[in-house]
Order: sequence, then C-alpha cells, then structure tokens
Amino acid sequence: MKVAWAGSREAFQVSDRMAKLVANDPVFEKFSKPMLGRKELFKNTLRKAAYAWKLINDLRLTEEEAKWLRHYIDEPNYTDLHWEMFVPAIEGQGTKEQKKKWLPLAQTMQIIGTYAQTELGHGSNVQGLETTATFDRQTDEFVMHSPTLTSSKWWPGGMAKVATHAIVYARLIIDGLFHGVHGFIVQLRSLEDHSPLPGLTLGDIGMKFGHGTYNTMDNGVLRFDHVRIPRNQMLMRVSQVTKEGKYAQSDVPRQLLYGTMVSVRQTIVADASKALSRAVCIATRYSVVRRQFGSRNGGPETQVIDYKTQQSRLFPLLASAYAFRFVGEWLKSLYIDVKQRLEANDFSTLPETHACTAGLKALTTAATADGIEECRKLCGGHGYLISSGLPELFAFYVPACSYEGENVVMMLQVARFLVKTVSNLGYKQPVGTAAYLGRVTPLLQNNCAVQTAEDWLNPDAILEAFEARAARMVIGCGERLAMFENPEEGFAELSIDLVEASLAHCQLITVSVFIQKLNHEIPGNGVKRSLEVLCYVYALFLLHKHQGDFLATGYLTPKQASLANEQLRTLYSKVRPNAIAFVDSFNHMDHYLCSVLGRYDGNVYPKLYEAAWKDPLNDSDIVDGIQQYVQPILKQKLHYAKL
Ligand SMILES: CCCCCCCCCCCCCCCCC/C=C/C(=O)SCCNC(=O)CCNC(=O)[C@H](O)C(C)(C)COP(=O)(O)OP(=O)(O)OC[C@H]1O[C@@H](n2cnc3c(N)ncnc32)[C@H](O)[C@@H]1OP(=O)(O)O
Ligand SMILES: Cc1cc2nc3c(=O)[nH]c(=O)nc-3n(C[C@H](O)[C@H](O)[C@H](O)COP(=O)(O)OP(=O)(O)OC[C@H]3O[C@@H](n4cnc5c(N)ncnc54)[C@H](O)[C@@H]3O)c2cc1C
Repeated sequence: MKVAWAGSREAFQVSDRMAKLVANDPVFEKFSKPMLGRKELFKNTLRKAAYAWKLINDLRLTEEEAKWLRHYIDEPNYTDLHWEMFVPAIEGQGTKEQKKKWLPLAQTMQIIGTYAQTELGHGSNVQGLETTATFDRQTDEFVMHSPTLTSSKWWPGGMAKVATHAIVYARLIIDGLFHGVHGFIVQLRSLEDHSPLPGLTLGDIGMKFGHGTYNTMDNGVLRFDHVRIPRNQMLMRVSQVTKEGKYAQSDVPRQLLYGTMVSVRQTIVADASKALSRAVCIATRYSVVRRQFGSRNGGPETQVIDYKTQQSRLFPLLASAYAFRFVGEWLKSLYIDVKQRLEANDFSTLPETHACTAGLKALTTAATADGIEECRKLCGGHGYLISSGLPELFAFYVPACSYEGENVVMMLQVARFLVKTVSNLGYKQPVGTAAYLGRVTPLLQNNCAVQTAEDWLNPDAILEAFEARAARMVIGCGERLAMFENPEEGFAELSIDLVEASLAHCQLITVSVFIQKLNHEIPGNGVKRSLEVLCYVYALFLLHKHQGDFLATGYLTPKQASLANEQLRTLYSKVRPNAIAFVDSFNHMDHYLCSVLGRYDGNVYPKLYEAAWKDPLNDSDIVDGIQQYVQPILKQKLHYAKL
C-alpha cells in the first residue's frame, strides 16, 4: 500500500530517504516553533533554508529529492515562491534569450525571485491590476510605477525581506495606449548589500493567522516610484515590444500569461493529499488510543474509533486523502502533457487543463481545509492543543482556499468552460473530462437501476450516477442561461447554480480517476481490494452528502439514495480493521506529523503530560506578573468585593 500511495517503488524510496534525512537532522527540529517570536521564527527559517540549500548541493540531490526535502522541512519560506513561481514564470513566458540569461542565475540561486501579481486593491481580477509599466522610447526602458495606494503589490511571498528579483505584473502602456497586463522581471534589492533599490518601498504586510506556520514567510508590500527597467525585461514569449515601441502579439494565446498559475494549481492539488493524510493519520491513530464509555464488568472502555459516528466522520476523510492522491497524480500527467504541447505551440488542450487545475484546486483545498478541522474535532479537547499538530496544520493550510485563485472564482472558471462546451455540443464533440457531456441523451433519460444496497458496489453504477448528476446540472444551467438576453447577466444571476454544477463536474473527475486507478495500476490483489473499499466509501459518501442533487435531478429515487447510505455503513465496518494500516501507508514519520496524538507508538498520555511541562509558563511556579497583578487583588479588602 505504501507503494500504491507513493505511485511507484522508486517514488516511495526517494520520499522515504528524504523524510529520514530531515527527521534525523537536529537543524530541522520544529516542535519549539510555536514558542518563538516573529523575528526569531523568521531567522530560524532563514537558517533552515540556507542549510537545506547546502545539503542539496553537497549531496547533489536531484530536483525530485530537493522537492521532497523542502516538503519535509515543513516550513513555508521564500524558496517556495522562487522554485514554484518565479522559475516557472520565466520558463513559461520568457523568450529563448530571456531563459538563457535568467534561468542559470535563478537555478543556482544567485538571484532569488518572487511572483508579484496581487495588489492591495485587486487579487482575483488580474485585468484590474493598477501598477503601470510605461514604455520610454528615448531610453528603451519601461517605467514601473504605483499610481495609487491600492496599486501597492501586496502578498507576494519572500518579497518583504529576501527576494532580490520579482516577476511583476503590470499594465503595459505605450504612447498612452493600454495593451493589457504583462509580466516584467524587476530587480528589487542590491546583490551587494541586500538594500532595496532606489525608488522602491518594500516591507512586510504583518502577522497572519496561526502563529508558527505561515509567519515563517515574509509576505510583502511593494511600491514603485518611477523605477526604470530595460525593455528586454518584459517577458516576451506572448507579446513583444520593439525598441521603436511597436506592440506585437505572437500566435501564442494570451492565456499563456496565466500559465504559471496553472502550474502552481496543479502542484497545490498534488499537495492536498499530503496535508489531509497528515491530519487523518493523527486522528485515526488517536481514535484507536482514546477510549470513552462502554466498559463492561470493569473491562476496558470502547476505543472511540469503534463508534459508528466517529467512523462516518473519519473514514470518508481517509478515503478522500487517497482520492486526492490519485487525482493529483493524474492531474500531474495531464499537466506534463499540456506543457509539452505548449512548447510545440499546440494550445488545443489548454482550456480543459485550465478548467481541471482551477476546479480541482478549489475542490481539494476546500475539502482538505474542512477535513483538517474535522480531524481536530475528532480528537476532542486534546485536538485543540498545539501539541496535537492540528491547529498549526489548519492555520498553515487554510489560505490555500484563497491563494492561487479564490475557490469560488476558480469554480466560476470551470463553469465558463462547461457552458462553452454545452453551447458547442451541436458541432464539436466534447473530449477528455467533458466527454460525458457528449452522451447527454442517455444521461438525461435513463434513471438509476440500483435495487439493493449490494448493487452500489459496482463502478459502472457509481460512474453513471455521477455523470448523470453532473450532466443534468450543467445542461439545466445551460437551458436557464439561454433564457437571458445578455449571457453575462445570465451567468451572474445563475452563478450559485453554476458553482454547484462545477463542483458536481469536479467530483465526477475525482471519482472516475479513483475508479480508473483501480482498473489499471494497483499491484497486488490485497491492496487492490482494500482500495476498492475506500473508493466506494469516497463515492458513496459524496453521493450521500449531495443526495439533494441526485434526487432533485431525478436520477435517484429516495429509496436508492437510502440504499447507498446503507451500503456506506457496511463499508465503514470493512475499513475499520485496516484503518491503522491505511494511515501507516502514508509513511509519515513522527517528525513530519509533529503531533503527540498521532505518534506511531501510540504512547499518547505520557507524552502529552511531558509536552505540557515544556511550556514556558511552567518554567517556574510563580510567573512574572503574579506579584504585580494578582497578589494585590487577593490582598485587597473592599466592601463590594462580592460584586
Ligand atoms: C504540510 C502539508 C503540505 C501541504 C502543502 C500545501 C501548500 C501547497 C504548496 C504548493 C506549493 C506552492 C507554493 C506557492 C505558495 C502559494 C503562494 C501564492 C501565490 C499566489 O497566490 S499568486 C497570485 C495568484 N492569483 C490568482 O490566482 C488570480 C486569480 N485570477 C485569475 O486567474 C484570472 O484573473 C481569472 C481567471 C479569474 C479571470 O481572468 P480574466 O479576467 O483575465 O478573464 P476571463 O475570465 O475573461 O478569462 C480570459 C480567458 O482566459 C482563460 N483563462 C483564465 N485563466 C487561465 C489560465 N490560468 N490558463 C488558461 N486559460 C485561462 C479563461 O478561461 C478565458 O477563456 P475564454 O476561452 O476566453 O473563455
Ligand atoms: C498566504 C497567501 C499567500 C499569497 N501569496 C501570494 C504571492 O506570492 N503572490 C501574489 O501575487 N499573490 C499572493 N497571494 C494573494 C492571493 O493570490 C489572492 O489573495 C487570491 O488570488 C484571492 O484574491 P483576493 O484576495 O483579491 O480575493 P477577492 O477576490 O477579493 O475575494 C473576496 C471574496 O469575493 C468573492 N469574489 C471575488 N470575485 C468574484 C466573482 N467574480 N464572482 C463571485 N465572487 C467573487 C470571492 O469568492 C471571495 O469570497 C497570497 C495570498 C495568501 C492568503
């Protein structure tokens, strides 16, 4: 199962080796992080990042190994933006000459970059950005300027204190004409003494949610006061500006300007299963250790994992972690394919890839963030302790619902893709993830044939149910949209339904990828059978949760919905004996989990007790402030003291 989770034996070995490297090195200790102040926390992160870079070079780690190393160090920092956004932006949007100049500098970290798109006034609406890049023909330069307070760049990670360069998105202006938003490579700091270059105001935007997690990142604010950069620092794969000031667009579609976001959204989907599996591992192990009620004749109480209600909250999350792992793997292969096509100037699959990365990013991050919080509740009161590992994991993860495209905004992008697909149905056969919309007639006409709970243990029945629900919701939206004279007005009016239809479409993708995975790639019958159980749990849990959709579209009868729920209860009993094996298969080491409740050895209570004594408040019996503020209250004798 560890191999199935990792994707291959080789992938397992690489990640396992990197997990151990990090866990066994005292530099990467992280348990004390929540006790540090912001400055200490930040310096500590800089120290770890520098040491990691040294390890990567000394040990000659491959790109894959380096990624795992950064992952297990488990602290957001400036290198995330450098490797995941700055470098891909140059790779995807730079010309050959630009790549030749900038990539070697970035790949050896002689320069450190960030991705400066979002502003104080605009994040989702990229076309609304206000920073200007005005071409000056006399000097062959662009003048970068922040004309308003709301045009201040706001959020870019690593920008406040570390990055030497940034890809800055700004409105291109030539001779007073606006030519859309483009990316520019801008140097921010001196490579000699790290001071901000003239004309730039740079700073940190302040503390974020949670303490020891995202505050290791220096998210920054940046303002330009007429800062000049050479013309050849505009990323020019998509559009070019000549030294005469002529604006030209190559035959590469404009959407490629958004390519870095497609790349990172794909990574975010691939990473969702890491965060969810981490929370599920903690909650499952603790649910086996924790006992409440049910003691008979002085015997042990019931392990809380044996309560059906606990199972009904925990096991769907376990199944979701596996579903997200597989859909992440699948999306990566779709992305690699589109990347190769884009390099060969084949842009045909870009719209579908954009819809998949946007929609799956929204689906997986929302479910993961909610899932981590549910795991915290599944651990009862102790889940609220920092030493459970869950509050910090939640604080770290939850911004994924907003960054890289706010989730609702992303679902609306999926809706645009689906509406377009439906409106083209007469003359363009949908393919790939939308292929089912080419079979609307049977999907709209045939209803579910399930008669017994057993009938739900059938991948074809499940797939058809999810296809019929999504098709009926999408087509229904299409029909209602057609009644509006102005399609944009209609889209806005129906946006709630459109987001729900998009979710149904994305859930269909996750369910069908899980089923495909079982059909083709699982080594070993035992592993396959166990994963089949999780696949059914995932699908039937979604069906139960969204049964309103399945019923309202008329595909299911109430009886069939209740049979699905009956089957789900049976499936939970099948998951229970393997629950610990399922979570051990994630191969998460104690160092990575950083959780007393999720310890591999289950030695929870003595370690919880021990961890409590490490709190700085327990350094002495009488702490600072008691004499000054508590003793006087105890000693005062006022006649209205009772109040
Ligand atoms: C401990 C456990 C481990 C867990 C790890 C969890 C963490 C994961 C770490 C992963 C590593 C990542 C490290 C980075 C950390 C994150 C840092 C965050 C960075 C950022 O947030 S950067 C800023 C991101 N900003 C956004 O995403 C903005 C969102 N807005 C947009 O994308 C667009 O503006 C828009 C799509 C919403 C709207 O666009 P616009 O107004 O221009 O216009 P249209 O809607 O008309 O679209 C025009 C056509 O273009 C198509 N389109 C849009 N986007 C794309 C795209 N990306 N690719 C291709 N095509 C695109 C539309 O569909 C339209 O097409 P049409 O044919 O004309 O209809
Ligand atoms: C931790 C973190 C790190 C970040 N790192 C970076 C970075 O490195 N570089 C960078 O450039 N940016 C970064 N960002 C910014 C991030 O990309 C934006 O915050 C994100 O894109 C959301 O945009 P917004 O803040 O403008 O949200 P808004 O769009 O203002 O969202 C507010 C609300 O409005 C709703 N809404 C907005 N538009 C619509 C619509 N059309 N229809 C319906 N509802 C709508 C949303 O659903 C949401 O509920 C980061 C953000 C965070 C939290």
